[in-house]
Amino acid sequence: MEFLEKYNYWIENEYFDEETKKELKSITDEKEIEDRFYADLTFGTAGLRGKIGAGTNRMNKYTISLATQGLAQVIVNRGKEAMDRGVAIAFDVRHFSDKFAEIAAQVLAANGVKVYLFEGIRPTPELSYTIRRLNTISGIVVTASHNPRDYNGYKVYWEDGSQILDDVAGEILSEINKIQDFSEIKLMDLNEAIERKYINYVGKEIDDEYIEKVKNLALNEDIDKGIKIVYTPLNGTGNKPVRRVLKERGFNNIIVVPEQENPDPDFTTVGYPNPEDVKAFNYAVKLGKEKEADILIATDPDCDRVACMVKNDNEEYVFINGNKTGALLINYILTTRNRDNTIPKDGVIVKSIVTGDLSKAIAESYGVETIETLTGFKHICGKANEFDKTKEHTFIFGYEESIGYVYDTIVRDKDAVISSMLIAEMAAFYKKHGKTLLDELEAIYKQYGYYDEKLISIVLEGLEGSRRIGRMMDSFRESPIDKIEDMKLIKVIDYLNDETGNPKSNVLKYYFDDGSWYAIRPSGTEPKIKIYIYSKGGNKEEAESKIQSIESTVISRIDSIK
Ligand SMILES: O=P(O)(O)OC[C@H]1O[C@H](O)[C@H](O)[C@@H](O)[C@@H]1O
Repeated sequence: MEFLEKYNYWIENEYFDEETKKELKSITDEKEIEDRFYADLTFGTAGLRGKIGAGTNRMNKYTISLATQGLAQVIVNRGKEAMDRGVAIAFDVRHFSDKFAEIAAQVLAANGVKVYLFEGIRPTPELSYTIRRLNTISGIVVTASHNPRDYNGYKVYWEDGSQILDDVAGEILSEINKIQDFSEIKLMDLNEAIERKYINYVGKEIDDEYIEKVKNLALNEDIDKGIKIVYTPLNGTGNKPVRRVLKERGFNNIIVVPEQENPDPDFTTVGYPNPEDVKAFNYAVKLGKEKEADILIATDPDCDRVACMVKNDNEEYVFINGNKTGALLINYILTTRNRDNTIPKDGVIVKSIVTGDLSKAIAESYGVETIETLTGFKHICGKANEFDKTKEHTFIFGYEESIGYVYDTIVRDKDAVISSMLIAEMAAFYKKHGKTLLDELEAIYKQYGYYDEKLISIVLEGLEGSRRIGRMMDSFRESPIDKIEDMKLIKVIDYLNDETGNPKSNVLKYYFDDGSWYAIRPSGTEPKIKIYIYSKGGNKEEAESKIQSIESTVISRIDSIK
């Protein structure tokens, strides 16, 4: 159907409620109608994600029900055992997250699939833990992670605790495509589903176990537990679990940003609740200065991402990006485990193809191999799941430049509860030994060389935006830039037809003869094109200047594509 046909279908069909029709009828701009109906939400890097509102390309109770009916059918196709194992469901603080979670539960119940629904907001990683703990066949988190307030999303997990890969996503999609009309979607009354024990609420017991397991991952007691930490959950789900873990680990100087402590679906004091963006730290920086904190830690609304800022010698807070934090954590974990003689012989680090190489150099020096996957924690932890079966490697640590990290395998997604604990512990360890994380980073550079990086994201919204992103990718694909200053292009990988064993993906990667490289890909979670630039130099200035040269050349090409 064309977008206008779909629009009229929603307005005329009695299945849709009056409120939805009213919202749609009030739209006067045809572009807006096109944007809401030109596509159906699809499974991207991390499930379905879109703006909240009426339309097929929006997050609403209808698109949630449709996706869940598809998921339910895939489970029903697997038989009674899978239906009884059921689905665990969690949700975050966003507008409608609790409602959408309930509707998903009702659809599953109506299809005869058991549900374990969290009684209140929980971090995404706890859901991953819960799937393995309760041995459910699948899991759902209603969250748009770090996106702006007008978004929501739907992450789907499978029995191994990771987000679904293309195979299961494809099965769900094909079941969705068989649904001719929204009226085919089943829905059980909530009370009936609870009475008939299709919907079961879970909470405290799982929390307690999860927190215990997280604490067991601690590496060191040789730390300064009085380190002063300002923590902000950015009004999301991190508040309780992160504070609890830090408290139970004995940290006694944790100050929480009061304005960002409690759930706020509008993220009023943050704007864009993504700790990857230094602006998310504005309140934390202010409080940190007041309290003279050593380190600031921020987690995103569903508490799978975490970033930190560290006080330098001039009493200013310096943001540590995902690549640097990943390298610091790997360095800390491997040094400690080397000291304790506990690095597994077959241990590996897993990172994405657009994550930097410093961690790889560190891992190598401890005899630990680094494996690369496509962007997305479903691929990173997909490796842990694979190793469960093949026994080929032991998964030590996985991370991406987009501030997601996981240590060990109790959780099969990025986990900001585990990572906040480890970041705090690592900072407390170096503090005890008279150093800051910035000092340690400098020591790492001295040992392994100066690595620098820059991520540029350009927001291009709507149908026109996605077409322009397509033209940008076409341009680079057709005519690569073969020289930037003294750096000569020596290798190109087009992941749409590469032979590295990864699934096909719209990513282009360009390597220069000095070890620098850059990559371009459309984001799978936001309307953006992302450009990742990496360099290595003999010193900091050289590494930085190479980044600048690549940036200005690549961006001027990008800007020329209208
Ligand atoms: O670059 P994108 O496709 O937007 O993805 C950016 C990030 O989004 C989510 O947080 C995923 O869980 C990550 O694995 C991914 O790195």
